[in-house]
Amino acid sequence: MNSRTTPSVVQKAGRIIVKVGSSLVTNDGRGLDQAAIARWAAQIAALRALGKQVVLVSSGAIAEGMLRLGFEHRPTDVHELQACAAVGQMGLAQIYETSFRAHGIGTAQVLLTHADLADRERYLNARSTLTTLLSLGVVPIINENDTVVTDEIKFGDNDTLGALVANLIEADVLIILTDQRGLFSADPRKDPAAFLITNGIAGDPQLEAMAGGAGSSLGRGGMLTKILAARRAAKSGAHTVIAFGREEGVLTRLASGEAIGTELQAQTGHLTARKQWMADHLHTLGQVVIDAGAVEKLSREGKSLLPIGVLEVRGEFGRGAVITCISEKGVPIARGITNYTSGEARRILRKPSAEIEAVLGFVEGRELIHRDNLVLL
Ligand SMILES: Nc1ncnc2c1ncn2[C@@H]1O[C@H](COP(=O)(O)OP(=O)(O)O)[C@@H](O)[C@H]1O
Ligand SMILES: N[C@@H](CCC(=O)OP(=O)(O)O)C(=O)O
Repeated sequence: MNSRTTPSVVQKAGRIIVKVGSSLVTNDGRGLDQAAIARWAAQIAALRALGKQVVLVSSGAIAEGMLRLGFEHRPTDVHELQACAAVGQMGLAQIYETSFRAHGIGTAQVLLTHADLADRERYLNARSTLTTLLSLGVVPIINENDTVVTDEIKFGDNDTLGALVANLIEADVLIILTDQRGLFSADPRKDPAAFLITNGIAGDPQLEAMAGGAGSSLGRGGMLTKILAARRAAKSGAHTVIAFGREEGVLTRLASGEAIGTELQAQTGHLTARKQWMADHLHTLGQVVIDAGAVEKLSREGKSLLPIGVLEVRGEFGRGAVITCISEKGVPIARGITNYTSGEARRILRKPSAEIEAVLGFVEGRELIHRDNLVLL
């Protein structure tokens, strides 16, 4: 497992999630590490100049809030923790905005909870907002919305949050920057003989056995949540790299193909992962009956399904639901993720896409189902 066999996944990536842990961001709890943050901002600016889109998931709100409020130890009271997070988050937002501004790049604060990603409508909204921010050239800075969450509904650690964001926007790579050079064969703080694992397969149970808990009282997750995050990220086809955040030029060097830290490869590509997910939906909530022309476009030409080819909408479904496309004779043709609810689809069926806005007052896409979200049966 110790030699890298594939070219760098970061080099090839178009969309990257960078996650930075609390101990890195707050200089081991001594306060926001302005110099380190400025270095990451400069490197992310360089990645952007290479045409890559970057989302930053940053921890450190609680650690910074503790410092600002004078707590010497991490409070156990949940409301005190939430107060720390609220205070510390101001510091994070301020320092990221200033650091990226130095490179002419705008930032956006996005605070997410588990409920936001569990609810289909909010999930889609979060996805659209993030992709819009990226297309506007902004770097979204994401953290958990600690002030409103309780234990049962927490992500709890930002490694998991980073993976879910990778799934949400189908990132190519999740880079987890931490206070170790990567995954070691055992916790290097406890075992001096531990050696660095340079590459592996995301989801390999052997990796989980090597990873222990958090090394300091600042971090929540430890190495295990990073390994589990890699497994989760791989579900949507994202690879994971775990590396030391203070390594000079870590992000730009990774982007130039250098082997740094631990690279955990996803076994499935984006499209395969999404199609597998759709294929797993045996019971779809709705069906659309499509005309012979649409059957031809989908099955022979690999095109998207446009509203004009839809004859009838059956069942009730929301935006983002997986629905089945059937022919007039009732033969299942394809399954895919709909851009419109059943009610909206009924209003736009048989209409040219140019009329969607006039009918609905908005456009979610010119297709009812985009070809990337369609799997033939
Ligand atoms: N097998 C391992 N390899 C590397 N680090 C490990 C391993 N097992 C446990 N750890 C611990 O995980 C810590 C990193 O996790 P954590 O403290 O949560 O950092 P972060 O704040 O970056 O998320 C390391 O400092 C290390 O002590
Ligand atoms: N939302 C919390 C993050 C907690 C957390 O996951 O920390 P870490 O293990 O350092 O990434 C905060 O900003 O303090």
